[in-house]
Amino acid sequence: MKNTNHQLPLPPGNFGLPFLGETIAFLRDPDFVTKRQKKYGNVFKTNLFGLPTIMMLGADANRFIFSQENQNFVIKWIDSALVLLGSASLVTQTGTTHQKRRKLLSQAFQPRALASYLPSMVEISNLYLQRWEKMGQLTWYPEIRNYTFDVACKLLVGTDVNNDTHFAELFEEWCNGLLTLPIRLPGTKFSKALKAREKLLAKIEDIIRQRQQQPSSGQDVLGLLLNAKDEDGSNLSIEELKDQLLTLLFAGHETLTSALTSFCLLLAQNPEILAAAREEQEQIGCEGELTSETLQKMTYLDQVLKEVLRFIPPVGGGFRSVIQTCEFNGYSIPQGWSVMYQVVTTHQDQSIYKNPETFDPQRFSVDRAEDKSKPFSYVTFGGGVRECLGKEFAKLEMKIFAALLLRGYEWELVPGQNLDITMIPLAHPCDGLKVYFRPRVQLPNELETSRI
Ligand code: HEM
Repeated sequence: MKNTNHQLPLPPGNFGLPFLGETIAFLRDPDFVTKRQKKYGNVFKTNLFGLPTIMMLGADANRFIFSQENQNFVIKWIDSALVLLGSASLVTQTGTTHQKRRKLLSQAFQPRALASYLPSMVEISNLYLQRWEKMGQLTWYPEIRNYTFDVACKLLVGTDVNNDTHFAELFEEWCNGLLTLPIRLPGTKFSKALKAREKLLAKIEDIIRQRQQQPSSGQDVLGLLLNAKDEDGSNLSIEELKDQLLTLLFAGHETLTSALTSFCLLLAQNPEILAAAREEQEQIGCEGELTSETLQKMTYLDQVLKEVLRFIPPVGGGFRSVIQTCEFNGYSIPQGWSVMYQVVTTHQDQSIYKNPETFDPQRFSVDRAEDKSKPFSYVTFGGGVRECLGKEFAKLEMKIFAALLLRGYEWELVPGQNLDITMIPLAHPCDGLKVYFRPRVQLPNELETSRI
């Protein structure tokens, strides 16, 4: 049957400058999408990273994109990220290869595996909290990045990187190349990132080979993946394992760094919510051990964390390539173009969230459950077959960090800093969140409550 979608009009919008399109405005202007949404509506065209792109905003658009994966759309990475992530990474794999690999990797994120990660998460969180207590004043974003990187290294590849600043530096260099033009000239961010990738892969290979000599050591993702077999009974090759681990290390800490920094910022700005979250910890018992059971009781903290991730989603959206011309809202979505779904605008939709610009964890209470009014209204972790693989790992780490912080510490924003949120590379306050940090002084009446 003839595809009549070609005859439909293209969405409104502007392609911007030749070659560059609107890429610079997209990267620099935090209101890029909302300005165009006001002008053109929920579907508009632009040109980003050298490709004609259609922005598709809102829950209906999310549903359309996520449910058409591999039919009308396929994952799209800009050229620099594609090369730096590697062709054997889950995030660049497509179709049945992606399906099979995802099934295999998901073994490391099952509830039993997650429960075994809990003690290390608690231990590393406590180490960092004590370190920050000694510092007294700190810029939290880079510190939280060290923390999440330590947790990722320990639980993904079984390595303690506490003293290995070189590994962390290489990682940063590699990350800096992800959103750049892929120019392989000496001194460019991309060339530096490529070199860093080679060194990181060599280091990861060393770790894998050591572990192959002593396969039973350690309860971590690498241990599980070395034993995991796909449907044909084959293990992952070393080459593939290296790309997969590099991806997990990246996905597993940059996003969490953003999420935890936002938690610290939003609770400092909303003292009544901080007090309510602390009250819940008091009732559960601040001295008690953190176990899967105690964590389950923290239902208000669940709401707070969910609201943090709605209010400042770490990932702004995702790109897909159009592999077959299709129709959305009466517009043609042409083959060969890119589309992008948007997390931030979805989470600011007034028809779903009451006063979306207000930080209000109660919107996720059982009674209100605002996100349940329409499917794909809450897309912090994406959706469909490419939904975040590490979602439960992320939620667990956030909850442990938040509970320990609430129980034992106080923090206050240093005046005069820029708290505006920049989305590059992922959402975080411009000045990195400077705070005064100290152990919590419990008031006598609080001590009484915690004893009950
Ligand atoms: C708050 C923390 C996190 C957020 C907000 C987040 C967000 C996302 C989003 C939005 C996607 C989908 C991207 C798309 O549609 O193109 C995604 C995919 C993914 N995430 Fe996460 N993520 C988080 C933490 C983690 C962690 C801790 C890990 C691993 C340890 C992880 C591993 C992955 C992987 C492997 C994918 C690709 C899945 C696939 O393509 O099948 N993420 N994440």
